[in-house]
Amino acid sequence: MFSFFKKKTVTPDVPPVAPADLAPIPAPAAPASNPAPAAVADAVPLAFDVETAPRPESKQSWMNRLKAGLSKTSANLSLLFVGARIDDDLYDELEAALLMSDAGIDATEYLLDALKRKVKDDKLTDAAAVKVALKALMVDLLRPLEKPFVLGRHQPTVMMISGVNGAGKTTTIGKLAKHMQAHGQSVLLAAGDTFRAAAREQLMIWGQRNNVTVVSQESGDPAAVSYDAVQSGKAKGTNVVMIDTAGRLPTQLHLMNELQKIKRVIGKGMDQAPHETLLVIDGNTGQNALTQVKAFDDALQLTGLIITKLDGTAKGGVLAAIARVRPVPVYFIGIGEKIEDLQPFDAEEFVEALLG
Ligand SMILES: Nc1nc2c(ncn2[C@@H]2O[C@H](COP(=O)(O)OP(=O)(O)OP(=O)(O)O)[C@@H](O)[C@H]2O)c(=O)[nH]1
Repeated sequence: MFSFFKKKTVTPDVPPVAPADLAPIPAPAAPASNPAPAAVADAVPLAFDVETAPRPESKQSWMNRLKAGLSKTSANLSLLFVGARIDDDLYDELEAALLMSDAGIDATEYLLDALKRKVKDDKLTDAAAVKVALKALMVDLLRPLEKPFVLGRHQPTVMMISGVNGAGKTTTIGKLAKHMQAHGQSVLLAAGDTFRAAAREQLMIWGQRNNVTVVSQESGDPAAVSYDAVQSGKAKGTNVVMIDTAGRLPTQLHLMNELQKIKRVIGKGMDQAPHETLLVIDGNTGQNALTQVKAFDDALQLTGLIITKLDGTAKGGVLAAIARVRPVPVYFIGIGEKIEDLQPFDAEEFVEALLG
């Protein structure tokens, strides 16, 4: 199987890979977009487990950039503990900082109560120790959101990508496609945004440049485009079919119904598909992101989230709100426009960047 994630969470079902295979991903010399089509029967063994986390740089470098990306969110939180006394003022300030980071009332109260208990039980008197305790509580809260993103269980793996306008769907699809290609996975994209000609064209041009087949229709039904893409992916033995959809607000009920239809029709094209039903959310939207997660999850039964634009936002605490209220796994977080700015979500790294 092909997993984008950490060795610790992946159960290898093939022999371990050589360290060289775990090296940072080099840009592929020739894009591996269209390797010879594999017969479906051959597809399962092609699966491989390898730490393919898209890390074209050292872990330290990623941590530095994650810290920089999350600096607006962390600014209020991490300074609280410097030389602080453990008293009600500290708890009040922590409460305000968590709320300002858009962690929401539920997660904020949960963290404060748990922290106060821990301070009392362990008789903590030192601010640094309290900060360490808070970090541990946050990691515990966020850890259920971690989930390895695995390919290779299906041929093709069909992914449906939804979200509000401008959340970063198309950009994220491009980044993911490149990571997958770099690992020899063939990718086919469906331009399911049939509303905006520009969006379709953007994807077509991107596909041409990157040797990725894009299934598109001049006009018409996004469900039909999605169905065609699945059929085409099956016929060509493509490893991954990614279906882009037009941006929409959860309050636009007819458009949410349309998404449900697209999902049903994809299922008619291939049993059990889509295998991944993803929501891309803009980290800048804070508590509104939670509303989006609930609405899209209710409509589509999401399998995962991708949270973009955590760089430059003070609202990164929204992950805590999601963990408390609607813990849909977070496959990736985005902290910029470059391909390496999209990385697997790791609760420990995230908390370290916030409070480290
Ligand atoms: N700073 C930053 N910008 C991002 C990130 N991810 C995406 N963007 C930018 O966000 C903008 C919108 O991205 P798109 O991929 O076009 O969003 P979309 O959801 O496909 O938009 P619609 O097709 O209008 O629904 C682009 O300018 C991207 O470069 C990120 O992690 N950080």
